[in-house]
Amino acid sequence: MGGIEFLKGHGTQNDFVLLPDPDGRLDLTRARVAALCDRQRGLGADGVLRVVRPSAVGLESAGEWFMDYRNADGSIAEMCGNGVRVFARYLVDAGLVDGTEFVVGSRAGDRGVRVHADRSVTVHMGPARIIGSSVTAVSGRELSGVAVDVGNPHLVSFIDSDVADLDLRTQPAFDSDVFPAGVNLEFVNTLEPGRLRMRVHERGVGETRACGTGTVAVVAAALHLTGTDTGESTVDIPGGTVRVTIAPGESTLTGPAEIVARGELDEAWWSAADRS
Ligand SMILES: N[C@@H](CCC[C@H](N)C(=O)O)C(=O)O
Repeated sequence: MGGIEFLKGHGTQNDFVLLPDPDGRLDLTRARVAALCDRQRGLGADGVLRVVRPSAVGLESAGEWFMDYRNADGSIAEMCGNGVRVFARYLVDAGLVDGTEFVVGSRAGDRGVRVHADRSVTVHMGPARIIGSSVTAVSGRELSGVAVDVGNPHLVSFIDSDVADLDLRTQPAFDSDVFPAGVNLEFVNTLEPGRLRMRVHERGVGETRACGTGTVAVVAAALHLTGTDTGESTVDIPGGTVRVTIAPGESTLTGPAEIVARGELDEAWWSAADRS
């Protein structure tokens, strides 16, 4: 029997293992996802994107393909903004969709995507809803933040000192009464009007070099703090730069998406990974 097909890709260095599984045959357990994402004993990635038909896994979408996203620790998350760009890039490259504009299903709802000739991808990310405020603590400092729902939860803290100086090697504290299912934490410098710099500590992963939903959250929060709900901004993250637009009930994210490699997982490794 042959191995299990995989691809490796990234969007602004937020990296993923893609598992083409149209008929939902893979037993994608938490242990297997964590093993795949482990940078020593697996392929290494921030998350897994299973490419599956929604009907095969009993999920609703008007799209032909569903992005079944898992964090590196094996937990399921609703949405991944960098992942959906890489997912769309793969569907186009593999000839699994007609044209370059289509809908991708996610647990946060359907997302319209457009794959551009320069290989960047624009995603309609849905509403970025300001849901309140909360606090976090990092590098010995307590910081207040704006809570934003982009299908998944975010807390955005603007700081005056350079975000590069924060220690994000361990989980920053957050209020689990406000975020019972955990939260993605963004730390932001305003460089100039329309240009932000961000670092992120992702739920279920740790610090990553980019978070697409996080960049949408920070632009929505920045606009909210200046008393508006409409605008756009560039966001610099350690892994590159993306462009975000925000309007009432809608947001877009544009950035690069790359497929780096493809191959086959060893069947024996896959079986054993469920017991690791
Ligand atoms: N990297 C992603 C977000 C992935 C999910 C997140 N860690 C969560 O648990 O909500 C992105 O690009 O949006």
